[in-house]
Amino acid sequence: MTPDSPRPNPHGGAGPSGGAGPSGGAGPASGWADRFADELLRLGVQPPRARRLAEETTQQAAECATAPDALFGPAHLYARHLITELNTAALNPTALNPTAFNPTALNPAVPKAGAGPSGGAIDPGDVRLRLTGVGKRYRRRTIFAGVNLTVRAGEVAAIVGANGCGKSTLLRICASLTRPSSGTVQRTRRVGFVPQDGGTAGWLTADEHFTLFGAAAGVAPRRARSTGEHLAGRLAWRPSRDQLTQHLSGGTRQKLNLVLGELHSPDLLLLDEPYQGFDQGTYLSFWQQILAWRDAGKAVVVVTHLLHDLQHVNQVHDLGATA
Ligand SMILES: Nc1ncnc2c1ncn2[C@@H]1O[C@H](COP(=O)(O)OP(=O)(O)OP(=O)(O)O)[C@@H](O)[C@H]1O
Repeated sequence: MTPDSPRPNPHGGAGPSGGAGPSGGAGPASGWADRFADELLRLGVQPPRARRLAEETTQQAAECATAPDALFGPAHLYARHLITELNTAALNPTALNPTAFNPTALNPAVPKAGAGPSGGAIDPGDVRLRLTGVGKRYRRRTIFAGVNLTVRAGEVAAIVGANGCGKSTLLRICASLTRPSSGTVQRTRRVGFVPQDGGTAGWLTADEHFTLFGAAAGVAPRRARSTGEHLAGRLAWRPSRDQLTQHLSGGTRQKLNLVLGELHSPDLLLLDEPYQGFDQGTYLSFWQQILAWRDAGKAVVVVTHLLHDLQHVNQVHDLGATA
């Protein structure tokens, strides 16, 4: 599913007739979504938009395999927080997108501080990411096991392997977005994560993304916009002020994703094949950018299928060869 396609209701069924409730199903997620939509309505958001925001939010939680209340907190408080933040950012309230305030959910450019459930934050020294004996199972199926990986400041690591061997899953574990079944994850606190696809909201402009992701990372709106525009320029892209993301080409949306991943100046960048749709020139700029990050002392982990990328990297982890 693309980020711009209508989001299916993760719980099935239509909303209660006449109300904003996005789900007709029972269960904690649908209850959260209904409470969230109700509070948005109470705060003056139009019913169709409230319904869509609630669907989007619960869908993002489902994609993170997390209950909405675990990801966003109590529904009514999150709705109020959203409205307050939007007013602070002086944005057009018709462009509301709740998940933009939770980068972990929309484009997890700022995953929660510290490490995954089984690890801890790394601070001193130059190690930015350390995986020790990390494994992942879905039910009885082992996807991978025994992954050891250390990435230091100024290094680029590539994760390679056949389709379905778990590269994206491993990257999500590095970002603390997926829980490992075994092993420990330690990483620096400032992490930028660029997903393979998704991660942007179709009804926001690029500038609005910069402002909202900046707000989530504590960057003032004007600075976030100028930083975003500067980073976009390095990918040969000049964002238009009023063009909605849903009207951008796939490659340009990926540029936006990359910019959002770097907006808060992370120490560790986790990139999941972020170049899909790039033309040749942009692809070369992308790799130049990775080398510039490396030379600036950042650590980079990139999932790739393209073996000629590997000439640029310091280490290659073949996930197909793990376990
Ligand atoms: N939430 C989930 N529940 C069950 N299985 C899952 C889940 N997420 C991923 N998988 C399975 O785990 C395996 C690894 O998926 P993943 O997307 O990490 O692979 P990948 O190496 O990145 O694939 P590709 O190269 O095609 O992008 C796949 O078989 C996938 O179906």
